[in-house]
Amino acid sequence: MNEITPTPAERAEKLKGLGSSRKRVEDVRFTQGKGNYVDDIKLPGMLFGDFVRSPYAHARVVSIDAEAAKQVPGVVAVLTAADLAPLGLHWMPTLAGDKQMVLADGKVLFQGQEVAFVVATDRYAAADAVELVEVDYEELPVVTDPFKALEPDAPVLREDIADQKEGAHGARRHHNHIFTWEQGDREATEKVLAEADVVAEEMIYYHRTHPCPLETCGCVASMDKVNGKLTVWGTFQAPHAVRTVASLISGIAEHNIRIISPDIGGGFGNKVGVYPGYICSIVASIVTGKPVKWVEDRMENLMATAFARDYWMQGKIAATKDGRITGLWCHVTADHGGFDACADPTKFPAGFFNICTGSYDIPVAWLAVDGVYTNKAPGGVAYRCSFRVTEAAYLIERMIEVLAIKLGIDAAELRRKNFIRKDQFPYRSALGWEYDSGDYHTAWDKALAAVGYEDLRAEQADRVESFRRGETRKLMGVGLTFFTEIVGAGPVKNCDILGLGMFDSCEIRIHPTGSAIARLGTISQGQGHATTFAQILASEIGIPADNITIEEGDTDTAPYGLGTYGSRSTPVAGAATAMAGRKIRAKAQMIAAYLLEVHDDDVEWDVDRFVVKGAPERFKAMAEIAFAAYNQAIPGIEPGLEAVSYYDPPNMTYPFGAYVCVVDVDVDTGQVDIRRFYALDDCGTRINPMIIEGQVHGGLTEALAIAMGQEIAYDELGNVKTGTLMDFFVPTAWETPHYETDWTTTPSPHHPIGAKGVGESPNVGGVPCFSNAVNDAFRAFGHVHAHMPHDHWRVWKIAHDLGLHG
Ligand code: PCD
Ligand SMILES: [Cu+]
Repeated sequence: MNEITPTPAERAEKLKGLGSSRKRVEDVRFTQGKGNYVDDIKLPGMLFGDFVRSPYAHARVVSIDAEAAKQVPGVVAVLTAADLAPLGLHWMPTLAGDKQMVLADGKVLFQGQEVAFVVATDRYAAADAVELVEVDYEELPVVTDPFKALEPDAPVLREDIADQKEGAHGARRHHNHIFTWEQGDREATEKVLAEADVVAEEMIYYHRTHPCPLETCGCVASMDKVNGKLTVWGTFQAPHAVRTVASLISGIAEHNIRIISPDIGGGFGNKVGVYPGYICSIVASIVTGKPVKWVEDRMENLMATAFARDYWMQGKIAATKDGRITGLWCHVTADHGGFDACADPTKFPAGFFNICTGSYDIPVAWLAVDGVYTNKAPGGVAYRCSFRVTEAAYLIERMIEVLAIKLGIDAAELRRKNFIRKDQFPYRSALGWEYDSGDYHTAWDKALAAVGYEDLRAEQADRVESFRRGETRKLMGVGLTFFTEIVGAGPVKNCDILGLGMFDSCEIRIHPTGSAIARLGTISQGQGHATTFAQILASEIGIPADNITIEEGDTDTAPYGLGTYGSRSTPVAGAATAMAGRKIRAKAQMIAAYLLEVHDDDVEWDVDRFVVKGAPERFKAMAEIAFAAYNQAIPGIEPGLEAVSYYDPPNMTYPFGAYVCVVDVDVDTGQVDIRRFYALDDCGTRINPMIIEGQVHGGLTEALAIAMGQEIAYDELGNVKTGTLMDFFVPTAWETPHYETDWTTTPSPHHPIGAKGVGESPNVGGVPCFSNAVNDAFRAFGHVHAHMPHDHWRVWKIAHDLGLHG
């Protein structure tokens, strides 16, 4: 038989499908300054909104006088809670089942809280008027410490619910208590702890930080009173959910609301929540009949929109003398700020924190999380980790190190000894998850071999000796981390947001000439969906990725979906894309069989065509099939070639990774030099290796930021001490080390193409890895654990407290 040319491999290559490091199609517009962000949207007659914000963290609002502000030329309106109250919009529901003030209703609960909204013909007039709004505050005692917030005589923060005994997640036992979330078997775990050979215990604090995307949050609301249509362009990570929520709280019918997320300059979880700025802009547009733009500045973004972390985690881990882990106990005090506005699936008030048994086969565990109100900003977003997973990974990966010290066992060996084995998957964890697939031992051995682990330890020991001899002032730390992520929320049966099941969707239209458009319920904020989702389709339907447009973010055109966060796009919308592609292929098969005059079952798929079985020279390529779909009357088959899939994943996906970081720490200055960072990620089937590498670089850099200095810090009066980029650490190329990336591939057994998410992994694994490295540098001197962020001062302090400064 003659060789068919081009060969299947050559044809596959042309498609730029799965596994191709296809260049990002969106970069053509971004690198030429042709992106279209919220602030690029300029409508005729557009007004601008700006907030009066509270300088106090806790105060009564006695009166607001806006007369002088209204006199500023260009000022159109000044909204206060009193104006919103008749509409029932002075408070709004939060994603966590709580409610939050849109504008201060009698009091303020955190510094930077929205008090009044000034609307003017330009930003400058609005800002000038903001200065002239006179608010009379009466200061109240401030609580920024969640432990103090729970003391019996602590000030009542939420007077609106002070007497409410039931919260959204069960009983409340104190006026500042929000919920207690308990998982696992307390009795059995405490029994194991009581009888264990060894128990390691530590309080691990994961400090408050903030996603701080390059572009802050903003929107343009435009009410067209003639058609009754409201259009809102905004930096939304979940445009459809925003539309539904907007409809429910405004009473405008959902078909009359159009939400558009244009290009987004980074989200990182910051743009999942619903903020007062959106509500105020919508109300202002309805009131004035003009479009209203609101874009927050950097300080507003850092002070008032969703923070991340702020978890005090008390851990106890039990083991046998030879290092077999027998149980994990954990209690978390979670500081949620003034309102519980955490972005988590409804049934998970602490997100997926119960993944805290990590990559280890721990027979029994118990976890309780107490949510607490304080005078800090509300929020509690993922920030590059699927719902509190980075906190969980940080806890277990620090506890493993603490246990290794206590047992006197090498931490790499301790991990290896306790990993869930390959043959145990699907693995049911003690706290209730079913891990889909993994091969931890292989990944770990590959990572340790790649960095020359034994040699690193030998070098470290030598360094300690030279330090003791006074020959050097630098110590060396080796940070290890093995993490398991949980991404892809995710089964509708247990994951929803405000009652909306967390499925996702893809709709495909193949055009007559064999090119296509696919629309998804997700929205890229920089991840490169336009590039990668076209690759999934290219492999499924044999149309080159370059001939497929991917569109997201316009609720008038995209199918309903729950959006992009929690690394769910690939696991959920990516699966929907593959499934919709398969529907296209099924119809294409019938068309091909008709054209080839054989039975449907007598043709088979071959890269970009259907061929007659056993006669590959007889085929119909996808382009030809597409044309036939629009030009021939095929008996029993409708014209056209379109498909839609709404995908409810059967389980989440569990990406994992092995990271190693080597640091040199200057004992006298606290300066930490990152000598080496090796990251092995396993995200199952890899769609675009180049994009994955970019995701890993970005996530590791955010991890570096968090571990080494980035923090939202408050003083005792509740003043935000890190409200500008002078104080809030965002690494530049200068601080960012070189990263070595690597991978193994363990496909997800339930995902149609075997892919797992990857965007968040580097943050989840990176933070404990940097932190472990810093802590490890001082291990030889009896040091066990120091809180992040490991900025120079805090590192210097570790050395100082150990007496290393002589
Ligand atoms: N296997 C695989 C996987 C994946 N991939 C790719 O990669 C990416 C990613 O993915 P994922 O993982 O699925 O994710 P998504 O969903 O898409 O996204 C999300 C994420 O993403 C990350 N990344 C990024 N990047 C950028 N540029 N920007 C941004 O913003 C961002 N963000 C961040 C975050 S934070 Mo959250 O929201 O916190 O929850 S979550 C998150 C895309 O493109 C995809 O396709 C591939 O290729 N392969
Ligand atoms: Cu998270």
